[in-house]
Amino acid sequence: MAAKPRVHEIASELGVDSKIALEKLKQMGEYVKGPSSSIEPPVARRLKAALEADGAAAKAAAPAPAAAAKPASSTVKPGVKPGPKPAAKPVVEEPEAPAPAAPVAEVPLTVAERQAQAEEKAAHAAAEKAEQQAEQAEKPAAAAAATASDVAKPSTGPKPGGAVPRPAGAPRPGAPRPGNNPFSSSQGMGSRPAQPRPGNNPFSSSQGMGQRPSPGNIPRPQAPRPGSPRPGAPRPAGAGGRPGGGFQRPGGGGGAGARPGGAGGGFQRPGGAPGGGFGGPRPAGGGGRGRGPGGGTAGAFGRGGGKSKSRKSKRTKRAEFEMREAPSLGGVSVPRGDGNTVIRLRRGSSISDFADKIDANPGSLVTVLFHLGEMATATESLDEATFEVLGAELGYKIQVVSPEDEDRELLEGFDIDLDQELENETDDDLAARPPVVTVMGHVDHGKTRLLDAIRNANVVAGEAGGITQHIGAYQVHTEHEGIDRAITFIDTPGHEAFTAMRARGAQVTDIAILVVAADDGIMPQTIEALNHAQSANVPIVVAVNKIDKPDANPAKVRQQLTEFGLVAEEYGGDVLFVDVSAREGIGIQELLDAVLLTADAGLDLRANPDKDARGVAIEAKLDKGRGAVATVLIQSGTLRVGDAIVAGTAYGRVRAMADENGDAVAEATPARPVQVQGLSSVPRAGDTFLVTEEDRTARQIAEKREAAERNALLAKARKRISLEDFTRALEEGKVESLNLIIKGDVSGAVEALEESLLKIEVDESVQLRILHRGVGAVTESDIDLATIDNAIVIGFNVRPDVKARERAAREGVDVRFYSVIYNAIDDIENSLKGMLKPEYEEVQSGVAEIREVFRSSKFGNIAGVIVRSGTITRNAKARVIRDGVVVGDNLAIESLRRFKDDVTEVRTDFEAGIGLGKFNDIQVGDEIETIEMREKPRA
Ligand SMILES: Nc1nc2c(ncn2[C@@H]2O[C@H](COP(=O)(O)OP(=O)(O)OP(=O)(O)O)[C@@H](O)[C@H]2O)c(=O)[nH]1
Repeated sequence: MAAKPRVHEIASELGVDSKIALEKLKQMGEYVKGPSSSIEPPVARRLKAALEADGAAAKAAAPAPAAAAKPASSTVKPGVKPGPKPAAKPVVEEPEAPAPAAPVAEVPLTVAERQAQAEEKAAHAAAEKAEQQAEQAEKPAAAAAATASDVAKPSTGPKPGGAVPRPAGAPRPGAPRPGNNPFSSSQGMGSRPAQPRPGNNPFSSSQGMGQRPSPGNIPRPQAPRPGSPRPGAPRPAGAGGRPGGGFQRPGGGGGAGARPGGAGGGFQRPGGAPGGGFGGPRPAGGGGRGRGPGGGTAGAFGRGGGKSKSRKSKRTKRAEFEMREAPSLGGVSVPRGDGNTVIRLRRGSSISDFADKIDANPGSLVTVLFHLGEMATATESLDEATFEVLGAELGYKIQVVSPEDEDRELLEGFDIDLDQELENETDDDLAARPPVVTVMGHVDHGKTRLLDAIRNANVVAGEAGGITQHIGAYQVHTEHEGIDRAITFIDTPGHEAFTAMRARGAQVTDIAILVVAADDGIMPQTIEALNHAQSANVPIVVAVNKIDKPDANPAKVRQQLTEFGLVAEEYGGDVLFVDVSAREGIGIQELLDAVLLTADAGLDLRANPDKDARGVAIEAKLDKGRGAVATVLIQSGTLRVGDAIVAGTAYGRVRAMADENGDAVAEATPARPVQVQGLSSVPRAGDTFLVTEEDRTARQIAEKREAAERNALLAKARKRISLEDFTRALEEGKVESLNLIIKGDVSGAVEALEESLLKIEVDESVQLRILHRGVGAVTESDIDLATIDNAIVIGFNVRPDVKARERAAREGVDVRFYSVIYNAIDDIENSLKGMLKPEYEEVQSGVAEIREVFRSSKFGNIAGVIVRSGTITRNAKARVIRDGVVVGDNLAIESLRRFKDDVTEVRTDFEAGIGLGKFNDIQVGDEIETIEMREKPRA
């Protein structure tokens, strides 16, 4: 993040007024518009040097220890020896003056890096001094540590710093005020003695609480802190309290130290974080003005202490409150439950969601989780187990809302309460409806044949030709006890479909026909089917099939099933057994009678036909001509053409309905299966559907469901990436699987790619696993996953971010990029078949960051860039990446200039002006990546 500093930033960093800085720039011959103009780093450095020189002169009389200025000069350039004159030296060492085309010069190191290096150096310089004082410093620290928890009483700690009592001997006024130069190594602000509770203010940005936990974040209490001259001064005041964490944010300590002076606003900002010895070094040399209270600068330069102070006090209060509330874990405090506090979370919730519910800081929870051995970001979806661990630790009972509950709550949001609706129905509302039957049984016992036989039995005359269409369910009519009765059959035999539907919360079956071949007797799946039906509380009718066979033994079947609790009527039980031959069409009528008898005996098969339809999708497909068609089974209400419906995540208006004979149906009543056209997408079998008043409601419900599903999927994806999976895969041994991670620019593309890839047919020994898919740039965590599971990452129209790129290179992860789905499929297919030719591969040859865009009517937009890595060569193929997403591909670098000169290449850290021909969609912050084709060695 080596952003160009703005004038006012430099000014405030040095504690001078922006106007002065502007004036200085003018003197230096640099033209800038105003305080918020950004300037190139070399200029910034020159400006700093110049201001520092001024400042040093002015400061000479000030009480700030002279030593302060010394390390500061070194911060500019790590290579430069610290010297008393922080002047223009670094500028001389500039790699190159800025190119006119892009007046944006940059040095190789980022500001942060330079600062860090400088600070490290200064730390060394200060170390000696620190050592001398460390002893003294540690004493109060120890005392502080010992009392930390006790003193966290409201009375003791109105300020963050107050958490630790000031050691009695703290030097007070008179002495140079500690901390008025947060950058001075000699002042000791950076060297607060061991803080007992690093990060006890989770709201302080300087503490890095919101950061990912990393080893650097683990508090290392008692870390020697260089340069604490004043044992009395130290206040472990939270800020900068993370010895390790301080690395990224140099400085917090300065602010802390500033407090004694009263004006300090340094909390949020840099200033000598202890571990890294940031206490000393700062380019500011003359001593941390602006942030510290020093010499009245605080008010003068726009960063009044007052503002920061009030902010600080809020944070402080919060931190203290939390501290009182809870003991700390991993250096952070989080409000705790009493062990029974129930927290309800949706599937796929993230730490942030949890934090919201318990009013905690997500960053703190991340830290806690980290200490429990799990790494996760605040916004990442977590699985239930992870939440349970976290909840248990913090005294909460986590309830992850079940999909059904979730959907119920979702519908309630639209004022739809299906349960209530059913409850409110009276006998007057209810009308008899046909039973819905599923046929189950062991493989090859004749389920399909039986369904066919029933279908073709065409029991009631007038159904000329019988049922012709397979729509997933059909209804037959039969005369039972002199009355024409209908029975609905689910046309997908087997308990798997039955159970899959149940898993979605759809209980459509009223009666199960258990088919047992009389020649075979009960078999494993007979028992399974039986168990499934019984666990769903669905009564069973047994069809003893294949009685036409010579070796058929129907009595044996009856006897066998007795052992499983199915006792035939003739044996004194209540289960109807019917001998049938699906092939010969024997016993079909009797079977239907048995079904109706069973229904009438024990089931209340009634539904209210006079309301908006509710039901379940039984089967659905994408039809070339008709779009998404779904067979739905109406459970209550009446479905009519023109109704607005939502089925799972599909929504739309019923355009047309057809029955199993292919005939158009205008309205469908309970237990009637109809094929519906007009849905936006294909629902899944088992998805419930309902009619809504308005189209809009249907759409909104669908969208909400989709979001919920996505979240749930994310939670699962995280589970999938665990180490266990990898181990298991290893244990499986024989299976060679090709693991993939798919990232794309839009979800549609990702899904399409995933679907196509999974359809690739290869021999059974090779397995294709998609470990993770998602929308957005390829990230570090994708690479992590790929590393763990030996996966290949496929980027579809997306690129890796810088860190991911580096990590992929380091870990040797194969990241492939495609912009045409078929190419991706081809490659994967070929590699699965072991036929992937060693081909040319795309190699990234250079990356440049756009720092400025120059608009030219003649040449189009010219990108003022700094080359971040590699070399940008003229005539190379280029692509433009914005936030990790490719916005322009296959572009030519038509012009490449430095200093008005055309050049053929520009190397890392140099600037250039790049023209991409007609492609003008470039913005500051975009990356231009150049690509070379290189032959890929065969593995
Ligand atoms: N003799 C005789 N054969 C039958 C009868 N019913 C089915 N079969 C035969 O049994 C075999 C299996 O029948 P299916 O209807 O396919 O059995 P299934 O239970 O649906 O089988 P899966 O779909 O594989 O689970 C077929 O060859 C049928 O012709 C019957 O009543 N008598």
